[in-house]
Amino acid sequence: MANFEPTLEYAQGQDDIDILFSFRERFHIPQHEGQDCIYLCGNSLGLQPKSTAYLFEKELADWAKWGVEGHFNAERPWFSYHQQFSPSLARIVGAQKEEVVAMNTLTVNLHLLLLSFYKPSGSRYKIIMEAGAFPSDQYAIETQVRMYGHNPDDAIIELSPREGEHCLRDEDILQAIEEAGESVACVMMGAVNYYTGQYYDLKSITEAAHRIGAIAGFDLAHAMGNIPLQLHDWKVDFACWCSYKYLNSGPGGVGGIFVHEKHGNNPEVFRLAGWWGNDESTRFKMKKGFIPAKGAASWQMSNAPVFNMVGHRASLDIFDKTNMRDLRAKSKRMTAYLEFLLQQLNHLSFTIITPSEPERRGAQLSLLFHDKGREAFDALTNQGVIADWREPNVIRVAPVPLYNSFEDVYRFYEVLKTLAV
Ligand SMILES: Cc1ncc(COP(=O)(O)O)c(C=O)c1O
Ligand SMILES: Nc1ccccc1C(=O)C[C@H](N)C(=O)O
Repeated sequence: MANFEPTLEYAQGQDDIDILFSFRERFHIPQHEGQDCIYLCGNSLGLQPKSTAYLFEKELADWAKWGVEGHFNAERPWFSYHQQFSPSLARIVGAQKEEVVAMNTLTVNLHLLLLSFYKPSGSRYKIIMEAGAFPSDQYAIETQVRMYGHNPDDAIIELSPREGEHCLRDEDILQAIEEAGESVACVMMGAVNYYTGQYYDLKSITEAAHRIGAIAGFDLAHAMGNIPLQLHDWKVDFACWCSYKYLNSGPGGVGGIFVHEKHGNNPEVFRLAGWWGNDESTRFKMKKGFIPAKGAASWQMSNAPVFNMVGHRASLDIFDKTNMRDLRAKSKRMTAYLEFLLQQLNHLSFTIITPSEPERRGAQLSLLFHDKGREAFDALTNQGVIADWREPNVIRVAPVPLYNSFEDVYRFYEVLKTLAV
């Protein structure tokens, strides 16, 4: 896009040829002074599908109509409510249906999976993770290693970028795994780092972990619905995610897990049990002795929180009408367009710390401000731009292919261009 003068016409032309453009209509866009906000925050909380309210009303009506009989007689019976999500989730993460289940929320799921897959024993007790992971992941891992009597300073190997760099190099990740070797029980990384927006190479990290005899697990919070994955083929051992970012399922919406079939169908793999993880055919026999259901579903404990899953249904219905390949193709073009526009600005003091290679990032760009970052963020907010601020000095901006337009990206650039801070 060199020697290209940014214009609104160009952005609108890109929207005209965008095969996904009509999906925008399916979402509520927050308003600012009577106009659509420039919403670039779908990496934190996705927008509400317009169908969500209708689906809620239907569920309430079924409860009113059926009472307890709704477990089996509701239009989407509550007894099996969780099962309807698996085909869509499996497509999004590249898994078999039985390898995924919608349940709980992210940090809870991370703990449950670590209980199954972080099994320190003898001199193999360490966990490798990226430095600067989202705090909840850091706390989870810190307390997991403490639970087994280890000191986090010793048991957690944090991977940091090289001096003067913001992101990890692939080769450094692989080398660190190899060097730590047999001391490592588990490699547990984000898939996309929440702060830098860097997307790690899950396949090669998984292979490296397996070469040293360790388990590989990932937190997909910022990758889910953002980047196409192939968890089954990459032989990832486990993963978990939340659904309120790119999956638009609403604040605190139900999360989910992936457990590779080689573990999911292995009764030797320990899992904390509850009745909903028990085989369906004996769940109501009221007998002693947990019999795990097939696959990831056996990690469930409680019956499905139906009202916290309605937004998930509304959103996955939309994902079912498209596919990750088309979403990713648009996403790459939009993020590259955003990057190009940002490079035209020289009155603001920031560096884009997200990798510039399209394969190493998703929809998000992180702007690290050297000066007046918070002022810039507040000024953006006052002009109807919704992005987010992450301490100490980053503004994250995420053009989401499902509902953002090239015009949104252009208008964001226009606001930034005239920003006086
Ligand atoms: C990478 C990452 N981990 C964990 C969380 C926390 O998720 P939850 O509140 O669902 O446990 C978030 C925020 O949603 C996140 O981005
Ligand atoms: N649930 C929230 C409630 C309040 C404020 C932020 C969140 C987020 O989810 C933040 C997100 N995990 C992030 O990547 O920063």
